[in-house]
Amino acid sequence: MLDIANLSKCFGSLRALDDLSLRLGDGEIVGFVGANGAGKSTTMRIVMGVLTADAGTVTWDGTPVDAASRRRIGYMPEERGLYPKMKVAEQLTYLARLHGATAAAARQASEQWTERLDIASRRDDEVQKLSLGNQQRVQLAAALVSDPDLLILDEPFSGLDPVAVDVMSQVLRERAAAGVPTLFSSHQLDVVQRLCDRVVIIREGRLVADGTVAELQAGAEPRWRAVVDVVGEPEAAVGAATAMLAGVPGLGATAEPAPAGARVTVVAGGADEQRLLEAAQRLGRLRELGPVTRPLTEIFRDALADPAASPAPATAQEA
Ligand SMILES: Nc1ncnc2c1ncn2[C@@H]1O[C@H](COP(=O)(O)OP(=O)(O)OP(=O)(O)O)[C@@H](O)[C@H]1O
Repeated sequence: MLDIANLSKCFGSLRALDDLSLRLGDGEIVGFVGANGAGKSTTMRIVMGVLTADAGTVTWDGTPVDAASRRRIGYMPEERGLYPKMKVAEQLTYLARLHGATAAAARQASEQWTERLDIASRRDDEVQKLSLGNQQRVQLAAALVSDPDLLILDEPFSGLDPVAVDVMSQVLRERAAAGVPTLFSSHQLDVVQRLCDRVVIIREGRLVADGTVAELQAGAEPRWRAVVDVVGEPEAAVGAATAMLAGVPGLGATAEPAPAGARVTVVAGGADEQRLLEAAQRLGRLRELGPVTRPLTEIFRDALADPAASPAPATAQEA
């Protein structure tokens, strides 16, 4: 387990990290989410020893992370780190050797990952001659060639086409199944939602939420949706629904023409759906009533954007 505990880091008067803690269990894929400047890269750089924390610790299986243990980590830095004039295969072989692989194993890993990430035909090209997306694939291969026990990836999906996103997601799932955990930052919330076992959200260097996708969804404000067939014009039906439910949080109503009049969809927030049910029955013929599951992208956006609207940290881990 990687245990990042109580990290704080200031750059001059700017507090980039403020008592930030998070853990990464064996085989877990954890998405690290936060607005630009929230502190994701700073956290990863501290784990990798590129920066020193003002306070806090980083341990792996109970031992402070040091230069030797970092050789077992596959790291993709935000600033990237390829040699532009070196050929793809040469570079990957060299990086695997730096992590302690034998010459034969390094060559084999270079071949394996260029194949897997669909850049085999570019093995003899200089990195600088590749498109940005293909350079990104080489960068991913660079994090994987040493067969690491832990992956720390700063925005690994940025710039990848959808096929490469799928391949990389599959690679991370396979590594996870073999017990290798991944911490990755991303602004691609749909990918985070699809891929992660757990999501850590930070804002201004502080933890906002830490939980599984299901926990984050369960912690969000409940919302309800009713669909009602009404006799009359759509606009009038929307007006009637809005008047009946005045004061209910998160109220929204839309209507479209239907054979017998209008079909109205009403969405309302709050813990109790009874008021929506009663209003729907008074309006017309109730066709559907049920909870609305908010997409994670919406939950993330609320947590990232509005400090007052964010829930208290929902922590899935023991204290
Ligand atoms: N070397 C540095 N010197 C001064 N300020 C820095 C330095 N590195 C980071 N910062 C500041 O620390 C804060 C956190 O930056 P960081 O790069 O960790 O954010 P991030 O969450 O990775 O953002 P992004 O999503 O844009 O990559 C920012 O305000 C940034 O300007």
